[in-house]
Amino acid sequence: MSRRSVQILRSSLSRRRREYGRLVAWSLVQAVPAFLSGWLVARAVDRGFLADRPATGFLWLGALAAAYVVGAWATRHAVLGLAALIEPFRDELTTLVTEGTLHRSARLGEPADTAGVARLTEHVERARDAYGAIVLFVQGFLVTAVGVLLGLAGLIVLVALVLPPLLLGLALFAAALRAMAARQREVILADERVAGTAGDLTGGLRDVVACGAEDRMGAAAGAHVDDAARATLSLARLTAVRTAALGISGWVPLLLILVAAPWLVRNGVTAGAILGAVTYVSQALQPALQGFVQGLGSSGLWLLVTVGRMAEVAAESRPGPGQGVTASDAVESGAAGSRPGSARGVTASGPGASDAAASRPEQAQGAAASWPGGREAGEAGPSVARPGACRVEVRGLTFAYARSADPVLRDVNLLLRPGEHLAVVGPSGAGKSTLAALIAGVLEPQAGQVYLDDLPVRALVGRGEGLARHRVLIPQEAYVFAGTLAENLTYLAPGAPRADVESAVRAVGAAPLVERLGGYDAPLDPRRLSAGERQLVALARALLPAPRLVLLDEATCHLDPFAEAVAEDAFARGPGTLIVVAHRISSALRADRVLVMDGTRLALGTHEQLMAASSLYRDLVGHWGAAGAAPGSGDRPARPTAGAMARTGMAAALRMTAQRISGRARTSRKGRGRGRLTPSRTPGRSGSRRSDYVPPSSA
Ligand SMILES: Nc1ncnc2c1ncn2[C@@H]1O[C@H](COP(=O)(O)OP(=O)(O)OP(=O)(O)O)[C@@H](O)[C@H]1O
Repeated sequence: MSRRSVQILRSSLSRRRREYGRLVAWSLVQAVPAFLSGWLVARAVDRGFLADRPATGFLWLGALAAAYVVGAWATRHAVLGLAALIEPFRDELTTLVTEGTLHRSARLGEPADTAGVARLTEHVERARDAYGAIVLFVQGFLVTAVGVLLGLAGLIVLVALVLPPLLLGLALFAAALRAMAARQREVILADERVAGTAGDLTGGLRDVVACGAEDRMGAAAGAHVDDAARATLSLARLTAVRTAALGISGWVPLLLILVAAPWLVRNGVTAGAILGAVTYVSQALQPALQGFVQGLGSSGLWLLVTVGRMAEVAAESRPGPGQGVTASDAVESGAAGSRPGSARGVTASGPGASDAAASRPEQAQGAAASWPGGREAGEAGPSVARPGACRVEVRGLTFAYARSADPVLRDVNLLLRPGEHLAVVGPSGAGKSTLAALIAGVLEPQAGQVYLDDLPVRALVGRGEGLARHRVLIPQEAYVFAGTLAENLTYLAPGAPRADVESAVRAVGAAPLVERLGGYDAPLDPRRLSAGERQLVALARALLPAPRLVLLDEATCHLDPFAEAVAEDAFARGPGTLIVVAHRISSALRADRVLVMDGTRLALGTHEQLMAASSLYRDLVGHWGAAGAAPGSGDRPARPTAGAMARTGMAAALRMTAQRISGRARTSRKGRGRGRLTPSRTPGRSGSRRSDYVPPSSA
């Protein structure tokens, strides 16, 4: 960090050698009073006042006053010359942080973060001032120290009294400087965390209260504040070293001169020379030293750390190498080498995709409501790349909930093209929700990365603002808070026009609910909504920001099959890529492709491919009781209409209910959701799942 800052400072100086040379020249003139002060005082005392010639003494003192006038004149020019150094430095820093911030906004596809630029340029102003102060202090100290030592050079014994403690103090200061820089950085980072947490808490106060998480969030924020306090205390402790260094180098020489005075006098050193040495140390060396130690120890450290941090943030904001993704990257799951053929279903021109497009003409006939953005139903089928959708790439993803636990996912690779509709199925506990949370960036993988287009999803999540325009994850338990229905619906798209809200509500089939609740401005009591009604509110809300990626993690499990078909279809017709953790066969049938998860083993393909190649998928379909999906039939069934899908789902649900009553089917271990038909893992079946993947030949 500090190396980078030093580089920036040094390169800024080296680009302006001429200006710097001029500043040094003025500093030399500025040091004239320091250089002459002790000598002139010695003359005034020895040849004037102690020789009973006060007029001569005053003359020497007059010469000292003239030296100070010259010094003041030189100081004026030095300060003016300083502007030529620090203003370009300010411009360079401003460019660095502005480019970094705008790059970041551009990468995230968001409007320029002008507030961020304003915040950073405020730091730049402070950095400019600190830089100026340091150049002056360091410069001033060096010139003064050399001047004083030259002035004392006439009496080598006095140099011997001043130089050792001066060097000792400076060495102590230099030794503490590195540790102080580290502490200063901790303070700055801790302050950043406190500010970030405060911002997050303020923005999400309603959610915190709604979830009853006040204590937890308070504790989290408190921990950051404690960290900041600890870092500040630790820095303050090191500041004591700085004070000690100042004492040793500035005051010990003075004490030594006073203590040695009788011995000096006995050895022929005049009283004027001793007074001159005291003047050198107290009037020239000490103030210069104080400026140097304090300037470098506070402004200097702040500057080093802040400039380093600015450079870091600017570097983070630029696209890193390897973040670009090529369309030719293969879709694979599980063991990458063993499933080359699965890549064939990835691109729009791949067989899987074109099959899907050809065999599902009815999809456009789904629900009749129009998309909030104005697009009519059926304008874009799922196999057509959509401009508002993002490509999703999962690269080498490995995740375990604890360091010691077995990974839920291991080295998972997956590529979805923009606008694709993927259903994720698998037994309970297979990791479907975990995968959804990882793709949404809610969980951080131990290895690998998820990219939405070329952006790591975690970078988007870290950003916070505008996240809903990139991706929305709707979990099974819908979040509805006390407020009006309109507030709930526009939660992810504040200020959305009423027409869009109505359109979203119609699209997911929530219009009757709105009517029953008394309209958009009626107050909403979450406790008086059924689980399915809460899901409808959450679904309509998720449509409004028109996200580039929608993840429905059993977000329709409390809806009946017909309502589920309508809601899911609304998302399938939306602008974004769609990932649905499915809990009914109808969901899987609506998707372009299906991902079958079985622990760390995955299989990916179209419904037909999986029916042919995956015994686990066949098991699941058997459990789901999909009357319309004949296992093993070579022809892909025509994509059902919403009505047909609903009937299929309803038939499946009825069938499963009958099975459940007869005790043959199991609901999930979590037992969640009406009609939730995900089977539990059963030892009897798992043996056959080892070979469950789509072989190249079947893709
Ligand atoms: N917060 C957690 N801490 C520890 N383990 C967890 C956590 N959440 C899930 N797991 C475990 O991770 C594995 C995958 O869980 P996950 O919820 O992703 O499965 P799933 O396929 O979505 O299951 P279901 O269909 O029942 O929702 C399971 O073994 C589960 O017990």
